[in-house]
Amino acid sequence: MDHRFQINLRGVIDLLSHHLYSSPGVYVRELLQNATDAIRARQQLEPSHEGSVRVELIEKQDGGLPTLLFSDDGIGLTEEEIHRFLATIGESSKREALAERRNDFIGQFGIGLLSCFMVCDELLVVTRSAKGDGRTMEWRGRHDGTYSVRPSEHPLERPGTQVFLVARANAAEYFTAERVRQLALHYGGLLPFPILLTVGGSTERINTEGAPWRRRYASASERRAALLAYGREVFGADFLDCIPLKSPAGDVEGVAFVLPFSPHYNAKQKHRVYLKNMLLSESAENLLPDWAFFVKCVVNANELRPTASRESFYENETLAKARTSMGQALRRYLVDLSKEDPRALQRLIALHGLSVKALALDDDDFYRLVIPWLPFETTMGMMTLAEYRRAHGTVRYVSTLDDFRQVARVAAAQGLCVVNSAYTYDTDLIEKLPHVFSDAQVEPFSSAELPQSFEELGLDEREALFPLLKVAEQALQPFGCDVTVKKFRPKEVPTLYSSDAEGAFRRDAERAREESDDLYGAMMDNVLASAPGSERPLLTFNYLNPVVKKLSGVTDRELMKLSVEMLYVQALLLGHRPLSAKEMALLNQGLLGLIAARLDGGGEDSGRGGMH
Ligand SMILES: Nc1ncnc2c1ncn2[C@@H]1O[C@H](COP(=O)(O)OP(=O)(O)OP(=O)(O)O)[C@@H](O)[C@H]1O
Repeated sequence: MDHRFQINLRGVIDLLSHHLYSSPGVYVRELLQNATDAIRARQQLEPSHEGSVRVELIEKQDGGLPTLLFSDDGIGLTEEEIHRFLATIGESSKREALAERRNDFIGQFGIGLLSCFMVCDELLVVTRSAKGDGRTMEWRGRHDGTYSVRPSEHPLERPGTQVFLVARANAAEYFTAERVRQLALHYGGLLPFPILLTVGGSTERINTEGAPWRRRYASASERRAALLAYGREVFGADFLDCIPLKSPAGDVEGVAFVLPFSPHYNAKQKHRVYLKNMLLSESAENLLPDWAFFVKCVVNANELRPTASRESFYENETLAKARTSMGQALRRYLVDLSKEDPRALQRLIALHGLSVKALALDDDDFYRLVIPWLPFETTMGMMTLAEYRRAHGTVRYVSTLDDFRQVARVAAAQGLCVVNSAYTYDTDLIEKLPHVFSDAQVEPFSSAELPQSFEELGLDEREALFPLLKVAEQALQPFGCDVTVKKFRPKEVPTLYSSDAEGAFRRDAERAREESDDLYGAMMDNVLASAPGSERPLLTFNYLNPVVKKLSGVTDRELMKLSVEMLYVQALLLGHRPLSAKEMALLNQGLLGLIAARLDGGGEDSGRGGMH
């Protein structure tokens, strides 16, 4: 024989309160939601019916537990519907509409009413159906899973439903006037019909008239001011601007607020979302594209699906489409700003540069519009790529901070403009330039190219430098470094170490090889063997530098070698290149050697090995 499942209601309530609902306060949301659905259902029968919800707090004079009464003038329930929908967990009168893909109602799961048992032990529902025989029925449901139905001794004059909840002793905090007002406003603040709260005989309307972005305003500036004031009220921040959002997919509408501070890059903004004008969540994260971290928004969706906890939207195709549409609205805003108020766009870029850059990479049209306003660091100061191209033609760039430091000073002194594209997205943005502007040219720059722009020495000068060159070639042979002499600025820089990208890689790999154990070392040997061949690094002596000139006249070859070695190490350090073990040893010996030479000479310039 077949048996029916039994449900332990207490167990189910426990499950809901601990695992589905974030707080017992959601009972107000569920009751408002049922009232809203009932009013909508009645409007389908009587389109001119306006509807309202009344919430009354009945406080006992004798200090007994308060009662809350939720009344609506919605569709009500017949006796048969009471048994079917109110008393059957998981049964909902709204399922049919959902199955027909109509989005008339907020409820769908048939469990919302159970949330009331988080704050009371018994529910009394008095209801009169707009469709029935005019009788008023009374349903008493208890948290132990029993219920009773009977005709009410207090018939309702008009169709509608009243729900009575007597506070449970440990939930009395959810039944104070302040808390009820706050919860009703929180969840139902955007509902398009009045919510009237009665406490101690006086009644107030607690919600305003629907969503602020749907209201009519006398002018655009009044609208902007009202929306910004609303943003301040909701998020407690003075936003820079507000952007209307709309998506046909999901029937979403709302407003995005531009943050007045720069959020952490990649921080997911938490948005406030309403479903059919009832608050769904204050921390929805999946609503906007990832790059839109410079805004926080409030939206209402009529056709997105809630999760059963009603605290976020289901990630489905409609939500993905809505996200794209809202992304487009944000993009349009930025595009319009670039045309109509470039200064405001510049301020926005200064504050939210990364977001703007990410969007520019994603979208060619936006790139074209925004690139004239994006500042880049160069060896000759901050400038936009457009300014760079006007002054220097081909855009040269280095993609790491170390590379930039290595070339910055010397390149600037030669009048060479190089972009530091080490910051997030900058290299990609530069490399995108020729794809968007067909006449643009860009090329990566390495320190190896610097000496090409240096001035050559005259014949006499070269002859005078010959001994120094010979000594330097020999001294730096063990380090695989070539040597040359040229004239370059600034003259305070005695030598420049330069290498191309492969050379830098080889250098790093060799250093790692030195520091590694046998196993790893063997692996590094393989890496080095298969590394692409590179030009040898080059140490360029600067003939304009007084020390170099002096050094070329030194007669003591040992001292000359020592000085060359020291200049080599100094060039590496100035170029922010880490020293290998061999080079560290060179530095130590060199310093000691120079001190010894100085001491031997008794501190006199005319001593042994002095420079002439
Ligand atoms: N104020 C009301 N007026 C008329 N019918 C109501 C009212 N409140 C509840 N009901 C009926 O009780 C049923 C169960 O309500 P409940 O809140 O548990 O679930 P739901 O609203 O259908 O779905 P969900 O769990 O998603 O909220 C509803 O489907 C509706 O038929």
